[in-house]
Amino acid sequence: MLEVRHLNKQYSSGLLKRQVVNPVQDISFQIEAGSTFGLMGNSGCGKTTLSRIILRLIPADSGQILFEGTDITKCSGKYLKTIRPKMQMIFQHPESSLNPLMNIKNNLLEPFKIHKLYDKERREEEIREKLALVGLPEGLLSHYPHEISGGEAQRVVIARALTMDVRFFVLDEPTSMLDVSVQAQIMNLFRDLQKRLGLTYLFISHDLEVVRWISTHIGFMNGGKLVEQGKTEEIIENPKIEFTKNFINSF
Ligand SMILES: Nc1ncnc2c1ncn2[C@@H]1O[C@H](COP(=O)(O)OP(=O)(O)OP(=O)(O)O)[C@@H](O)[C@H]1O
Repeated sequence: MLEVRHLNKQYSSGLLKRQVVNPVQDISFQIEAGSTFGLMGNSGCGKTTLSRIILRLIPADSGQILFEGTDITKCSGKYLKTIRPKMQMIFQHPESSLNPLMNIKNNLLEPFKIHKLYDKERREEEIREKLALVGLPEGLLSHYPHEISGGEAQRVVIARALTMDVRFFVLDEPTSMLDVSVQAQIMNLFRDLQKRLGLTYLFISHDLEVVRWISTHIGFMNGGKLVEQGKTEEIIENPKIEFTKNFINSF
């Protein structure tokens, strides 16, 4: 589904003194269709930068991203327009992905309007079907984003992506702002949808237990480098390098 080869990204910043930061250094890994790659690492190690590069929200300095076999680092803007809707990032704050001035129904209808897809009946049928998939009642459609809970908002964002047939999700700490009980429900939803629809996830988190539960493969980042990766249980049971050992022991 996704293969990343030797990705690099460097920033230089600072007004008084130029400082160079390398949040992504020679990173390579693969995610098979229908599986989850859990990406772990301390704050500031480059996880978000890496995921934003993968989604082509920011350009890489060098390296390749193969999405379903196509190198999307090189493809034209026109082609990218056909690739982008197949990928979706889910953030910590789902409400930031919803338009606060529109009710939930109009938020869900928006992508159909943008992509000029389907007639009124088909759009409504799609919305009903996807709401049921994520476990939301139709009564929620008339509510505005500020009238629903964080867990419900996360379900709306997922339902909207599913109406566009997204199959690859970058989940960036998607449950860290939710109550523990709601967190478990949303994690179960991610796993259930993966089983039913064959979704592929890049799951970013600081929480080893959550990553262990959902990921088939796991990678540890430190200072912009992917320092260790492999099958989740193998790495957790038998980490090879000191950084990973310490990281795992800290839980
Ligand atoms: N646009 C930018 N310009 C300059 N430096 C940046 C920029 N974006 C990120 N950085 C730097 O790159 C490094 C990695 O940031 P990034 O947000 O990718 O880390 P992270 O692992 O996702 O952290 P967290 O877990 O806290 O979200 C940080 O030092 C950050 O300050």
